[in-house]
Amino acid sequence: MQEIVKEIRDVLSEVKYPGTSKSIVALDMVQNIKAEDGKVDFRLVFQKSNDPFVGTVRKKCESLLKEKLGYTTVEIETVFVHDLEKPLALEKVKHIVAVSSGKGGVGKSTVASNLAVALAKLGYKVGLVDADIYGPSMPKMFGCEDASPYMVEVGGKELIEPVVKYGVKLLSIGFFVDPDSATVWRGPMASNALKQMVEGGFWDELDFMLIDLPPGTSDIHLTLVQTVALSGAIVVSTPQQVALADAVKGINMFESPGIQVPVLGLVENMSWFTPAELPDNKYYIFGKEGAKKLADEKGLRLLGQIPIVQSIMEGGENGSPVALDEDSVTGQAFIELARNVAHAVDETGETAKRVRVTK
Ligand SMILES: Nc1ncnc2c1ncn2[C@@H]1O[C@H](COP(=O)(O)OP(=O)(O)OP(=O)(O)O)[C@@H](O)[C@H]1O
Repeated sequence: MQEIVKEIRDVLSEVKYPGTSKSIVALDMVQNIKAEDGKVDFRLVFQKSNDPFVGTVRKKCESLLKEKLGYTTVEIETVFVHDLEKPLALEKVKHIVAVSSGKGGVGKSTVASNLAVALAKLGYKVGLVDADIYGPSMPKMFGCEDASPYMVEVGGKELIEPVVKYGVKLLSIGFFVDPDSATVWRGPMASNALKQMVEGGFWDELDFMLIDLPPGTSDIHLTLVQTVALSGAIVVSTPQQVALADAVKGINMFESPGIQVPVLGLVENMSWFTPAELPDNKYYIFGKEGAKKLADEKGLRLLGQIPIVQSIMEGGENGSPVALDEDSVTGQAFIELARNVAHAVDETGETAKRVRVTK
């Protein structure tokens, strides 16, 4: 049977997902292959129910299997990731929080890494999952690029031992794949990678698991967001209009009827610039309080305002997040953010409970 399945997979490898050079097999879209008496059936996993290529891909698979392997009946079950996946919840993890941004380069990973360290400083047990498939930066930000997590056996299961640094348990896609090849990942593969890190990591007890999502609001985000049972999401933005417009897309995605992940609040990054030699001067180079105004408009919390400071950038570059120094002004900004996030999660959890009780 295994050989037959391999033969079928080989033939299906010739089917490329339209618009990419990747085969549907490499994209992990082909599952549950069974073949018997001239009949083959398998499952084709698409990322979203309105994928315009469902018909084309199905037809191509059918004709190739008939033509090349002589099957008379080809039955294909078409499924969509969101119908397939039950969001993962971990028994010993109290809260899973996504850190997102509508736009790239606004400092999402900087905020996620410093928030993780600041939460740990406040005494919480913290895990951080770097799911930024376009550019996993956590290994660098935590100064552990050379780490390669190993497997441990826990209760008869093989689990991945996260790297522990600065009191934070960390797993990053960057530990497992060459970042250059990660850019072509699509829905099912990306969600499998996230699933493996979340479900296959030896996290043990955590108060917070933070997930650093890739920037943007593409289909991949929908898939990732639906893979894990999130307590809430944080949206990071700079104060400029262009960034805020994308932040709105992020908020809308989380709040959409199919997703319904509570937005815990906004983080305004790069709120102002303060030169080291003039610590009391604030220069609003990206505009003043843009994210604060957006938060007010949307009825959301502003969880924190993080200034542009050279040390924040340097901390990211040299693997030593500024939040490690609680006494610095920047460290304080992240501690304040961490307090607000913890409070927001508690409050949101309480609201959810109240809603459930009254139903
Ligand atoms: N508050 C800040 N002060 C100074 N530099 C910052 C600040 N926030 C982020 N940076 C710098 O800006 C750059 C982009 O930040 P970061 O990688 O965190 O952004 P991102 O939104 O995660 O990007 P990506 O689109 O790659 O996911 C980095 O060099 C980082 O060090």
